[in-house]
Amino acid sequence: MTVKIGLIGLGMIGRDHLQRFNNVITGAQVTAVCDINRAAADAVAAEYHATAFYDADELINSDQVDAIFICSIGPVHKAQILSAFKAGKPVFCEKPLTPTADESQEIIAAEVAAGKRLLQLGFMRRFDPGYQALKQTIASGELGEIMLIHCAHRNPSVPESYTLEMAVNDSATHEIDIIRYLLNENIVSVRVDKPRKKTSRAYPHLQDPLIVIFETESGVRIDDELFVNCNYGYDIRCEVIGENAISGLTEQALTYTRSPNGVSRHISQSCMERFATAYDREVQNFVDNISRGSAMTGPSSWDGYVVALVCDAGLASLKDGQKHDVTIPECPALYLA
Ligand SMILES: NC(=O)C1=CN([C@@H]2O[C@H](COP(=O)(O)OP(=O)(O)OC[C@H]3O[C@@H](n4cnc5c(N)ncnc54)[C@H](O)[C@@H]3O)[C@@H](O)[C@H]2O)C=CC1
Ligand SMILES: O=C1[C@@H](O)[C@H](O)[C@@H](O)[C@H](O)[C@H]1O
Repeated sequence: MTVKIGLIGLGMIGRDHLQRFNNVITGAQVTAVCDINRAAADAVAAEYHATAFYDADELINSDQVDAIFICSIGPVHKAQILSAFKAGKPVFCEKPLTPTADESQEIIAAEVAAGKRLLQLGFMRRFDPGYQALKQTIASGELGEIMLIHCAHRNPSVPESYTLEMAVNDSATHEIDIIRYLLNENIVSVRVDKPRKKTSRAYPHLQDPLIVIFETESGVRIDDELFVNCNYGYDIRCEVIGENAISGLTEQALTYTRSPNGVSRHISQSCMERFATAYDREVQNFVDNISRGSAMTGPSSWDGYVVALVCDAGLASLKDGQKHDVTIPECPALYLA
């Protein structure tokens, strides 16, 4: 069976996933694409031999598609997800589930009422071989009690449309999710520190870099450097400090070069390059579950909701510089399986 995919949102990540469906993924074909930018929809549809839609609801309800793949912007995710649920079609949605936690609640309620998971969320780092190995190392007990985690989320640059808040609810979302994944526990507090020095490379409306401090239920303290105009590359770092040993992500390059200038290694320049394998694996996972008629697996709506709760607290801290507690409601049984 070939799963017929309707892909909504033909911007940066939407186009990256399109080439992935075309070149890497087996068992699926993008049969319809949608964007409110009609010229973009028409051009991409022609290139990929798909049908162009300009309205997400029309694509979702079209009999040309079996599953919905949402790569539009966060503020419109909720309406598109609920529409896909209503049409009875499985959904992949890029992060964030919704920009605020309140909006996510309706999605949780709809899925719980359906009695089964209908959505996989695009927290692709859970499919990254490095993070998966780090999780295994932590679970093995070799590190002993985990005390600290040092993270860095460095992007070479961001567009002018990137707001100060996005450092928290667009970029740090990935660390918030991966910390829960690595440690199997929730974050209970957040504090955002604005260092006095900021890079001249950032647009004036940004404070860059920022440091976010998280604490988990068991007291693990995590510092996350968010430096989104670091210039030199797309560099994601994570070092876990245990009482017996320390473990972290390695450099990602598979080769090095020795020259009269010394030893050098390539540094990724974008998330699409750094996490290519993770994106391939998350999308194949989505398609395979549909092909097999299995329940959705991978990051869930609940994971998206919990991340949004932490982001809400982070945004409050961004305003007042204080530590904000995060209260996470009891997880519905549906998401415990
Ligand atoms: N997992 C990851 O590492 C990444 C995830 N993302 C997420 O993917 C989403 C899209 O990000 P980008 O591609 O960077 O944004 P983008 O701005 O490049 O593209 C968004 C596209 O959605 C379209 N769009 C907006 N409203 C729409 C609507 N109502 N119906 C149909 N199309 C609509 C826009 O016209 C645009 O073409 C965001 O939620 C972002 O956070 C983005 C980059 C990496
Ligand atoms: O999700 C992503 C973007 O939306 C975000 O803007 C970047 O900071 C992240 O590194 C990227 O993975």
